[in-house]
Amino acid sequence: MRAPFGARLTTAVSLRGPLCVGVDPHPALLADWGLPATAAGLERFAMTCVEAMAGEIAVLKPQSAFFEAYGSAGVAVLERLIAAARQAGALVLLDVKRGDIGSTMAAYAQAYLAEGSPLAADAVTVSPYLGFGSLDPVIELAQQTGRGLFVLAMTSNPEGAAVQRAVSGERTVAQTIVDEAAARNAGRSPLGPVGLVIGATVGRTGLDLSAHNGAILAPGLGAQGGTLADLRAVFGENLRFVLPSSSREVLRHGPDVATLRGAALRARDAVALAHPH
Ligand SMILES: O=C(O)c1cc(=O)[nH]c(=O)n1[C@@H]1O[C@H](COP(=O)(O)O)[C@@H](O)[C@H]1O
Repeated sequence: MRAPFGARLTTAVSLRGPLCVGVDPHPALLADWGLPATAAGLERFAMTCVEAMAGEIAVLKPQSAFFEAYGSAGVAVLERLIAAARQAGALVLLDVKRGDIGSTMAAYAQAYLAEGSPLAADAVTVSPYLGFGSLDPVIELAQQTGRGLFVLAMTSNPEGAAVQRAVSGERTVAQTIVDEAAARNAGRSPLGPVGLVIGATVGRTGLDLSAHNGAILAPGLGAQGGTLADLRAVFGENLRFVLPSSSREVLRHGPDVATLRGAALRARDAVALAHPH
C-alpha cells in the first residue's frame, strides 16, 4: 500500500528540494531543441527531461495539452513519460485542469488516479468552478490510492482575477476554495491530499491560508515574470508547503542533458536558499 500523497510529497521535497519543473513541450521549444514537431520529437523531448531531471527534482509536471496535440501517439508518449519519471523517483503531477459534473469527475479520477490506469500519476490539477463538491470523486479516489490533487484557487494568468477575486457573501471565491480544501484536509498528517494552485505572479492575495493543511503549487516563476521575491509577496513568511513551479525558464536550457539538469538544480537551489522550508 502506497503512503499518502502528503507524506510522499513532504519526503520528496525534504530529499530533493522545493521545486516542480513543468514538462511543457511547446512547438517553439521542440524547434529550439532541434527536434521535429512529431510524436517522435515529443518522445525525445520527454525522455530528455526524464533523464535530466527525474532522478533529482522532487516533482515533474507534464502539461497534457502539449501531448494531446499529437493525438493518440502523443498521449502514448505522455503515458511513457509518467511511467519513466516515476520509475526514476520523481513524483508526477499531471497538469490537465479537469473540471466537470461529479459523475464525469469520477471517470476523470479513474483515468488519472486509479491503480493500473495507463495515465495514473501521483497527482492531478483540477478546476473547482463547477462547484467544489463536484471534485469529491477525485478527492475520494486520491485518498484511497495515496495520490493527490491540486485545485485552482488563484491562477497566475491575469484573466483569473475577475472570477477568483470576486466576492461571494463575505469571502472571495478563491477564499471559499481555500476553505473547502482546508475542510477536506483537516486532521491529516503531515499534509492532506488536497493541494491548491496559487500563482507566483498574483501579488497580495488577501487569502487566509492558515487552516490549509495541504501543499500549494506556485506556477509562474520565470517565463510569466514571477520571481523569488514575488513568492514572498504572495505567501509572506509562510512558505513551508509552497512548491514553486517553472517550465519554460528551465526547459530553454535543453537539449543537452547535463546543461538542462544544471539549470533545474540551480533553480531548485535558488528557491531553497531564498525560502528555506
Ligand atoms: O496548474 C498549473 O500548473 C498552472 C496554473 C496557473 O495558475 N498558471 C500556470 O501557468 N499553470 C501551468 O504552469 C505552466 C507554466 O509554464 P511556464 O510559464 O513556462 O513556467 C503551464 O503548464 C501552465 O499551464
